[in-house]
Amino acid sequence: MLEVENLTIRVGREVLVKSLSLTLPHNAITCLIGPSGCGKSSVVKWLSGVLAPELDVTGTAQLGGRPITLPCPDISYQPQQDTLFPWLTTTENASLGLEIRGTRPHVARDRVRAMFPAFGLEGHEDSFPDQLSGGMRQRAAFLRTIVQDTPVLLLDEPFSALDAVTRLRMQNWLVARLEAQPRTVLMVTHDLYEATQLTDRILVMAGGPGRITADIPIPTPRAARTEAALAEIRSMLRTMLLEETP
Ligand SMILES: Nc1ncnc2c1ncn2[C@@H]1O[C@H](COP(=O)(O)OP(=O)(O)OP(=O)(O)O)[C@@H](O)[C@H]1O
Repeated sequence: MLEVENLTIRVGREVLVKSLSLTLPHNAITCLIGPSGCGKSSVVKWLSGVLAPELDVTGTAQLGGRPITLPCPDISYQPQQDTLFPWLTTTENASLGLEIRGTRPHVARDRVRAMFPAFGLEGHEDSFPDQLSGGMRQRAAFLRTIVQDTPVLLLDEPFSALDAVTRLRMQNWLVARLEAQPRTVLMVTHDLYEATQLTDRILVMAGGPGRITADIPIPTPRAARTEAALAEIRSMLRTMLLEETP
């Protein structure tokens, strides 16, 4: 379980996120949804240890009941932009997280290459990022994150550049992977469908300053999440988000 207590992020005198606390259970996907600019990315960037140094932060994080110092090796992060290095091939980019964590390059590269077919990247092992589509780059970045097998995954709009079918495939792949290997997942999304279909719990954020305004569990089992079963919760979320968006 990952716990954040009393997180406040300021830039100068402006408060971007105020007194935000959250608890992310093990073996669950929690999503963070809210209007643009309310501070979702800032929260996950802080947790992953990459928040811009000019921002002042107070607050604590605990993993499994123990205080952690950020960046924490048990947490991996997929940023909103794919941040692939243009001079590395798709294989080298996808294996970079593993290599930084100490896996030998040839082992790391074999491991990611074996996953290329499931990620629709087969045949692009030696391509460079500018030879890939936006969706391919995002899948390579997703692979780079998920292959690290850390107990905590932070995903900032991981599927935003994917077409509807590929997005569904990647979502199903993630769910199957988590069933086999439970983890704590925090995902930022703008997509109401994704939030209700994929996640176990939705945290709604509002801005000015960023804070959590609702905590909505989705008790319906994934297999039973039909349009009809989720209609009410989607309609409620839509209303909440419209109220939060200026
Ligand atoms: N380094 C920075 N310096 C100053 N302000 C910043 C900095 N980083 C973020 N902000 C501000 O913090 C606020 C929250 O930004 P953040 O990216 O966390 O929002 P978000 O909810 O993830 O937005 P989006 O959904 O558009 O990605 C914004 O007003 C943004 O301008």
